[in-house]
Amino acid sequence: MTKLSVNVNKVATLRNARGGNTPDVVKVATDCEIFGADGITVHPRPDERHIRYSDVFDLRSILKTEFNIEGYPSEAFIDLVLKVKPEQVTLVPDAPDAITSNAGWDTISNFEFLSEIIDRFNQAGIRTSLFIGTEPEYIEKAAKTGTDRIELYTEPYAAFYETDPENAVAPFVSAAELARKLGLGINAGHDLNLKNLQFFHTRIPFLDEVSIGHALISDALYLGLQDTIRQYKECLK
Ligand SMILES: CC(=O)[C@@H](O)[C@H](O)COP(=O)(O)O
Ligand SMILES: NCC(=O)COP(=O)(O)O
Repeated sequence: MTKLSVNVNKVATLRNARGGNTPDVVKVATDCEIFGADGITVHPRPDERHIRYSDVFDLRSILKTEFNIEGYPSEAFIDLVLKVKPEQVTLVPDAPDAITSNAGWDTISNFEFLSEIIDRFNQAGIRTSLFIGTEPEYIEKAAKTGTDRIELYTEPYAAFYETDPENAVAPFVSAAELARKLGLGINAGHDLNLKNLQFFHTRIPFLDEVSIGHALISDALYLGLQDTIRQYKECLK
């Protein structure tokens, strides 16, 4: 079964617009779980423009499903994750001023850096995942870092899906098959939505998890959160 982890960054963006606690990120995350989400993802950024470090602690204490914390492994981020002990940490090579994640790791140049950090998380019993593109050499090197999983960066798939779905998905199928052969678990995320998710899942049915935020929270404005989560889960059957 492919799990759906709902990324609640955008809920925090809306809350922060007014400085109060509406919408309440913790309540929305709890409701996502009640409505069928298999996990909750957050991506605290250094400027805390959406998820704050304090949200991460608040969420930890109430979540009943899998908690996935994504981010660039600065010392502050590593410290946060080791304190919170989520089920999974996803390392993302974001520059501090990145508007959103826009690339996967170069696991060859960053091999020692990543291996050392992954070892720290592994020793703490936290599952690790590396955000990565479809380049086979980066996936092969990722497997040697000791990471449990990779998360395929799906923005290029989403960008080309509407014009040429088969060619858009082809490098992801090859990358996923290679990762599976190397014994890695496979997650996917970024710009997945109700139009492109089912096709992606049909071609890579052995995905462990997708994390979806921007499109899912936007869909909820029209469909409501409960029906939105139901529809995303349908795409993963
Ligand atoms: C790693 C990834 O693709 C997502 O976490 C994405 O970066 C969401 O972050 P924002 O909500 O800040 O765009
Ligand atoms: N890891 C991807 C994620 O959490 C959400 O990305 P997006 O759906 O907001 O593009």
